[in-house]
Amino acid sequence: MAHSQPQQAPTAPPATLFLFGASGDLVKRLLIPSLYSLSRAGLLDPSLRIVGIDVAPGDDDSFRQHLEDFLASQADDAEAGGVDLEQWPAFAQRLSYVEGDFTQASTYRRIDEIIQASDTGNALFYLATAPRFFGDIAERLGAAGLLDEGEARYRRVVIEKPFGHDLASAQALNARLLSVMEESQLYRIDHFLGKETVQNILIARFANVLFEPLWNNHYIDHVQITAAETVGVEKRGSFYDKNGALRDMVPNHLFQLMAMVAIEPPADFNADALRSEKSKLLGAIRPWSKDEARHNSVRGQYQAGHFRGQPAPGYRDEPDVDTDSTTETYTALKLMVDNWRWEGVPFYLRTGKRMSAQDKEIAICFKPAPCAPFRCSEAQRPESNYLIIQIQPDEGIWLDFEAKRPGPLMAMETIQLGFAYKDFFDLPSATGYETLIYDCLTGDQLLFQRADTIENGWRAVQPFLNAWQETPHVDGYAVGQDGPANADEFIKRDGRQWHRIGGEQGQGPL
Ligand SMILES: NC(=O)C1=CN([C@@H]2O[C@H](COP(=O)(O)OP(=O)(O)OC[C@H]3O[C@@H](n4cnc5c(N)ncnc54)[C@H](OP(=O)(O)O)[C@@H]3O)[C@@H](O)[C@H]2O)C=CC1
Ligand SMILES: O=C1O[C@H](COP(=O)(O)O)[C@@H](O)[C@H](O)[C@H]1O
Repeated sequence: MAHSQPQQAPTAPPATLFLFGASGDLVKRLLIPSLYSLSRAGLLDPSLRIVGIDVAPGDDDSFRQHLEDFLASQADDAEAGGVDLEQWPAFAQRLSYVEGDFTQASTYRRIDEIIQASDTGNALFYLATAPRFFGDIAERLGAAGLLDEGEARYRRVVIEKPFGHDLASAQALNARLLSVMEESQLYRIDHFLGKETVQNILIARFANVLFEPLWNNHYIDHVQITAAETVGVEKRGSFYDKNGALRDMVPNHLFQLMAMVAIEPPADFNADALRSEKSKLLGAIRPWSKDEARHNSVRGQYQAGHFRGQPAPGYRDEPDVDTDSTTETYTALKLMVDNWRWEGVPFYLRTGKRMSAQDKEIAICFKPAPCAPFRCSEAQRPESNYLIIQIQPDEGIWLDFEAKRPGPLMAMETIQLGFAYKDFFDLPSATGYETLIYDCLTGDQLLFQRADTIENGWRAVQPFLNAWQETPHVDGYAVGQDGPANADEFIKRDGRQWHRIGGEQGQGPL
């Protein structure tokens, strides 16, 4: 089958990229590998400079060495990205280091000097720092005049997640940031939006005429959005224990998936048009009362058990986690969207750590076909068609489809029609950060969150936070199980069931 070759993206314009928090985990594990990959692909201007800023003692050489050592340790690990270091020496010339405190004026004077000495006035400030610094750093950049844009120069700020920990804190952070810069200068990262398979939802929905006529409450019974992980909290116990699965995954990643799947067609694929549709969608999520939120949610926490034959600790045994913690590591929610398209169609969202398999998917469950032509018994009733948008792994799109089983009887069987990425494209083993950093450098905000989207997301989540604060009950599930037992009861009471986790797609009859 013929496929068009990808168009070559243009090289991003020259700039100085300042990485605040340069000695941290995000920079070494995700940002530098992505920048290295962009550089190798010829997507960074040769004069682009990357300046790390951190309190950790160091200089240009030690910074370069620390990053090289880390990448070398990953070099043979295909799962970790398996990096080829051949072009590292050239890339390393882009890197320099400023030992400085984010809370000291001297750091900002140094930044100013670096920009003044550079060939370009363009500067991108990437705040890879603990969230408590976001407002402070932005204000200090503003006060030092470093956010003043000009005809021929941009000044942009990238903010990592988490963006607030509830509605009030997200509103306060937006207000602080927008007091020193314009929305057009602000890039709020959600790395799920950098994933090819997430962006593909827009193409699948809006570049194919066959889905749109069915994409509404006349034909869709309900939607399930799942992000199941096999990993636990790893080294992030201290962060995670204060946040939990809901804050960590729902108002950001899962709501972005929900928005991609449920928005109205935007008038244009520009940032404003798309982000307005997303904001409208998230703003239409029905605000539950506290009692409704309690009724429409499940909270679980993993307990010691076995994972693939090996003993595995429970959440409360993890480092930096309170031994009496009631933080959820699993949550399932039911949401309703109050607009014409989705009236009466529940959206079930679930996410959890230490589950049976890694599986990020959106399952659109269509209403069953009428039974009449088949004069069918319950046993012969056509199954509901599921459309599965598989984000990771087995990336692709599958449709469960009823087919006649050969033979004298009018018997049917569910088979799958499918598109597997691997059959058509080389899907880069990218984290999402490559695309997003490139977009920051080229000034494309399409895949970044806007203030109103963020606040509408928190507004929908706030009733669950309020309800759970009042009743901080959490149900246990053993490591390797797909949530607590009442997660199944939760969806069964609506006459529905969860789509299987970890089922391989495109493997013939189900
Ligand atoms: N790590 C990850 O996988 C992901 C992280 N994120 C987000 O990215 C951000 C960064 O995360 P991560 O890299 O893990 O965090 P780290 O804590 O590993 O990195 C932050 C760095 O900033 C340094 N620092 C702290 N205070 C100051 C200061 N006053 N002046 C200068 N430097 C300072 C820290 O030094 P010290 O260690 O001495 O405090 C540390 O080196 C967070 O917002 C996180 O939520 C988002 C997605 C994934
Ligand atoms: O932001 C986060 O995302 C990861 C999951 O991202 P993925 O790209 O590995 O799918 C999650 O494990 C982490 O807890 C959360 O903070």
